[in-house]
Amino acid sequence: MVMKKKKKIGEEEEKGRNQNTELFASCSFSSLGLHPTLCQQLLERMGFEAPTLVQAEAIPVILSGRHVLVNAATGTGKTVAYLAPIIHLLQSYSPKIDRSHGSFALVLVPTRELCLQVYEILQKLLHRFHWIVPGYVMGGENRSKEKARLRRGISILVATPGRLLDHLNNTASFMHRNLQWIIFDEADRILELGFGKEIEEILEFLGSRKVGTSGKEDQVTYFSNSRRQNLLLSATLNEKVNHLAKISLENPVMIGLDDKKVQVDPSVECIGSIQSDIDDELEHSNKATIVSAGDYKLPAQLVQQYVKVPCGSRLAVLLSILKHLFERVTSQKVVVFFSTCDAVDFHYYLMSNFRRTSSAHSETELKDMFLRTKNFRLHGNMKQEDRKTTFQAFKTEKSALLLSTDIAARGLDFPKVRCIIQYDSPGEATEYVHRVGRTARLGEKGDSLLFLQPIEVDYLRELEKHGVSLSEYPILKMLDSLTLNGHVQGGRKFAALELHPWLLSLQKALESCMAEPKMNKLAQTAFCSWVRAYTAHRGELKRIFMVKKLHLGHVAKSFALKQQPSLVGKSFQRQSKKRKMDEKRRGLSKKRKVVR
Ligand SMILES: Nc1ncnc2c1ncn2[C@@H]1O[C@H](COP(=O)(O)OP(=O)(O)OP(=O)(O)O)[C@@H](O)[C@H]1O
Repeated sequence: MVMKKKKKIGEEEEKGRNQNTELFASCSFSSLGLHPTLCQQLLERMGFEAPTLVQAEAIPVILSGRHVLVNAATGTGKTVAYLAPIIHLLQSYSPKIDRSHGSFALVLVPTRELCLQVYEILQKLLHRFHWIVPGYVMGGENRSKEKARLRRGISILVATPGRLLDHLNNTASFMHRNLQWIIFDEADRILELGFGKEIEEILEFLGSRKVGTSGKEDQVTYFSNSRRQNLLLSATLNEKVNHLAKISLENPVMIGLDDKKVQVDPSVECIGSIQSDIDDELEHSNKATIVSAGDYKLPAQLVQQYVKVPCGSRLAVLLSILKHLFERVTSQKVVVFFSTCDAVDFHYYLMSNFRRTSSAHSETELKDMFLRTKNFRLHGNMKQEDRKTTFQAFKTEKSALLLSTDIAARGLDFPKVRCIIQYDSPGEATEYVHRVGRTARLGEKGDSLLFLQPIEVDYLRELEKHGVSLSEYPILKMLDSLTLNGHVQGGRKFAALELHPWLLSLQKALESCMAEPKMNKLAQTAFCSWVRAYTAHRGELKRIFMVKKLHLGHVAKSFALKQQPSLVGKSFQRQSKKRKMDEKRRGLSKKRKVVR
């Protein structure tokens, strides 16, 4: 027995060692050529002893001045991979740069939260380089204050695209003629959010600005535009990223692309096994192509599961799983993804007020069913201040639940998130990858769970096309283990999941909460948005997520409503009636055509 245990511990240690060698390089930050003070900051303020593999590959290349495209799995340390070499180079300039020289580096990010996150890392890294000033501009912030900060000068500026373009057009005192680096972090997301046009305008604006035309001839000009170095980082590659790479990178070095992802012509120079120089690739797509389908990079230690739940039991199953998770491990963080802001608001309010508003059960029964944890919510319709507070609070909490839209899916680094639940399906497989990427970061353990209705299980095949395969979560076994009034619920076999006594009991308690007007209103609004979002699945996915296969009464039940809200019901029914009539008409005309 003892031998067995020792063997197991030995195996785990071995596994841990292997994982470390897969993630971390065997060199030091200083051996990559970084300044000793910067290495000290990385160690003392960030706790980084050695570079990750992607950092070890990217830092020397960025130091050499080449344009770079980095494609690496989520949570592998891409942020420091580009910030560290830029800081190293900036601190070495002589004479020393100061804020009057304006911006030298521009980091473009898709969301406000990511903007703050990168800014915070910058602040830590620049602690001992006080002459290099970090700053940010982003949507939702006070423009005049930002203008004032830009006027004083920001050496490394982090920005969301829309607000940056606004300042480029309207803030005359924004000095960027010394700009040497443009970095696109989470490039695919920037483009997916529809910022493609802004990005092209930004590039054009910055590229066309001539050196020394500002009239302030006494100011030092460090670089001409020809010295600019652009860096593009993305955990997933697709055609849009390829296009951005084409228009923004010159002669780039590709980092983190393996043979599967890039088909390179043998005549193209390659550096090492995963670092391929694909000079011609972006110019001549016949020589090398980024393969958009194929395997996505996911952390090897991530445990991915799906749970098949009939629509009407979704809410009760979600709450049961959360309760189980937080009871099994009391101190942990979990993120649940929803498709709409309204759904986040409803579930947040429900989970925060469940015990107070339910009247159908005794106090002890409710105590059994209640989820005891700190809840947070995050979505794009919240006030900027609330978004900031939630973001910071969830970061520092040891045990908490975050309900969020896809706003939290990209780039955000919440430490110690143990589990990701995708309650509403992500749609595109890339989105799946980014959502699950919020856990299992840098070698840590992590679980992910995808909710699917029986009518949606074909989505698993869609994920498999990208090399993502999921195992089934043992939902019945879990429900059987839950206790109500001191009794374990399992033992009997049930014809269907939805007849499980625990779920029936919980559903009844949830529905009784709907007597409270605010809760009821939130549920109805969330129901409407959910149906709208379901109809918005794109292209191929419409085949899997088919609105006409939905039973709206069951959808209503998943919002604890006994009936589907009449208003939407009617308009939705009108729409689907119209669609059916259209289809019938089209069908008839087709038939007529065939007959002719
Ligand atoms: N060299 C290192 N040693 C230890 N921890 C590190 C190191 N580099 C980065 N980290 C930590 O790893 C985590 C992931 O880093 P980061 O957010 O930069 O990853 P990413 O690749 O940008 O992820 P995503 O694709 O999700 O944006 C962070 O918590 C960061 O502090």
